[in-house]
Amino acid sequence: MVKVCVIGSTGVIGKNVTFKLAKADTVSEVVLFSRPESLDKAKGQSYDMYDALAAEDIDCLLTPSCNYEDLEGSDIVLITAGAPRQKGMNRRDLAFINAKIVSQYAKQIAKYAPDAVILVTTNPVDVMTTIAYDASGFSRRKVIGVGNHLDSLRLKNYFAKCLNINSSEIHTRVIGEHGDNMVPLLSSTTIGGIPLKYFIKEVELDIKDIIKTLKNAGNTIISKKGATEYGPAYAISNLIKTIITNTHKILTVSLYLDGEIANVKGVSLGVPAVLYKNGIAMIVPIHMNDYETKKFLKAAEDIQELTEEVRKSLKEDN
Ligand SMILES: NC(=O)c1ccc[n+]([C@@H]2O[C@H](COP(=O)([O-])OP(=O)(O)OC[C@H]3O[C@@H](n4cnc5c(N)ncnc54)[C@H](O)[C@@H]3O)[C@@H](O)[C@H]2O)c1
Repeated sequence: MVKVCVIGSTGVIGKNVTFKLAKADTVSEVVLFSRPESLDKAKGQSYDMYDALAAEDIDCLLTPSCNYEDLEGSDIVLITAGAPRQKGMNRRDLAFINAKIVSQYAKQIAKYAPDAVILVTTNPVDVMTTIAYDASGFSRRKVIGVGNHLDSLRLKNYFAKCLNINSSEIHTRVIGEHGDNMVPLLSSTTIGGIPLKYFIKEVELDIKDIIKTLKNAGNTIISKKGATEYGPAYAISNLIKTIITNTHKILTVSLYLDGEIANVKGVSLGVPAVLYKNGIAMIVPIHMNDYETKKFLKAAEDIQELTEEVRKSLKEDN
């Protein structure tokens, strides 16, 4: 049976993922890892969840903890701890603050759970994936960022709603940056097995509107309810389930590239990958059209620049 540790378990994403995992019959223990000042809240979450689990006759061990030794034996460690954006702060500011948090945890994971797969959701997630990769010293195949999988689910929803077709018929993905430079891979989108470019001859789709809606999806939710919650939590759980069950599904995840896609190297970006019990089994080669390649290279350039600045600031701090 599987042990998963959620770092940042008292946050919106952390608590939702924890509860979803606790209900999965493949998971035997979830560590609700928190900072010492949040330990009481983590305990409260666990008591509340135990009540719900009892109602469904589910036995899963929930371990609230701020002790790194409780990371031992974890198969997967999710880092979802991060400082919230304050007024006047931009994404770059957040990158420098969150890099310290992610780097500190990744070092402890390497020490206490050297066999674990690390999943990162803390934003900006593509930069944080590289920071976790650097700090853990793990193989890049074991350090995975979750961002574009959520964007891909949103794109799937968009097509399903627009065309009034069951979402299971939509095969599409968003790659690149989990942010402004995301690249919807429309050239390889299929609906019911039919390539989109043939499908939309019958149905008019506004591609510009698709991209705009997708880019604003997170902010639209935040502006209405304060935080994104179920979408990210279920996207993350999807990924964790794929890893645990060793099902070799192709999901879009951020990982440190070494020239596999568009010759991009030395930066983490979202790309399609086959996931298995030890992380990334294979990076899936893809063909992009000129527009998609240009956008992907722009994402690489921007994220690499920010990543290098963040790496430099971490070195200066040490
Ligand atoms: N990649 C994605 O798809 C995606 C989606 C949603 C949110 N996110 C990101 O995930 C992260 C968590 O989001 P959330 O909505 O759960 O936020 P939240 O503010 O609800 O929770 C943040 C968690 O981090 C902890 N934390 C805060 N500062 C810390 C510090 N200095 N050291 C250690 N822990 C600290 C908090 O105690 C809390 O448990 C954010 O960075 C957010 O931007 C990513």
